Amino acid sequence: MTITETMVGFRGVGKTYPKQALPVLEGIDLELREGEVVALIGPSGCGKSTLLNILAGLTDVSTGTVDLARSDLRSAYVFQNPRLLPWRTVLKNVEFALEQIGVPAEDRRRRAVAALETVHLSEHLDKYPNQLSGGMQQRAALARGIAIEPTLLLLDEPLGALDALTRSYLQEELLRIIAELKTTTLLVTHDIDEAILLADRVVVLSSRPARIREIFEVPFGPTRSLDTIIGDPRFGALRHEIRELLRPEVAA
Ligand SMILES: Nc1ncnc2c1ncn2[C@@H]1O[C@H](COP(=O)(O)OP(=O)(O)OP(=O)(O)O)[C@@H](O)[C@H]1O
Repeated sequence: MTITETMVGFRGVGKTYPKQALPVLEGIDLELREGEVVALIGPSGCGKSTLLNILAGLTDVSTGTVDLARSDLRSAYVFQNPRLLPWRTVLKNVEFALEQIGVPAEDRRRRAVAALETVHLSEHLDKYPNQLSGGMQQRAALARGIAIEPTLLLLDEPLGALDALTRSYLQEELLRIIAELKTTTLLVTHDIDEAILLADRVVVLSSRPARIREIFEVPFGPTRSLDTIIGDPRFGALRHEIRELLRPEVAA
């Protein structure tokens, strides 16, 4: 990886897993600008998580390069399932993440409490994961991610396992949190509305091997809310365009 001006630049990135004939990613050219939120949307199994895994350093590229603006890039990865340690309280789960990156003991509690405040879990610091609802566990997972003060937030369907109602409230929360943090964010979602609500740009991927079909700029500013954009004709038009672009890909 080399140093560039954009936060992250995928240049002609391809990925084929060992012993697999068909690539997962092909010719991915994508730049993430500092502070922007980019949503990836595409058919199931097309390679979205693989892109995030590459950024997280969990797997390497087969072709092309990934250029990083800074060498001290720190990514936080939030998954569809909260993956909390069941034998630790919510607070201790977040403190543990801070311990892992070498934050001194005296700072861990303060930073963990602040992150849990951001996700509105201050009342539940001493609860164990199994005492929390799915939505609250997911908030805790998010707090664990943001506590490390990442320069890059990787969200892999963070609301995907939640019921529709919890999900819609957490979408609003996520919108607020992302706006507060101003962290460069790459969000994988299967939900077109969620992508438009949360992202500055929506990247539509083809079926496997994933190629970029189109990148849409979302015309709503940082003070957007679900209520304000849902009645905006541009929202309906964008949703329709993305939906129609995805239709043959999903069928494939
Ligand atoms: N470590 C691995 N080894 C081999 N194949 C893998 C590995 N990880 C993923 N794959 C395969 O690569 C393809 C893309 O997987 P990936 O998880 O990146 O897709 P995705 O778009 O995130 O999927 P979904 O939408 O279902 O979450 C899948 O067919 C998957 O089986």
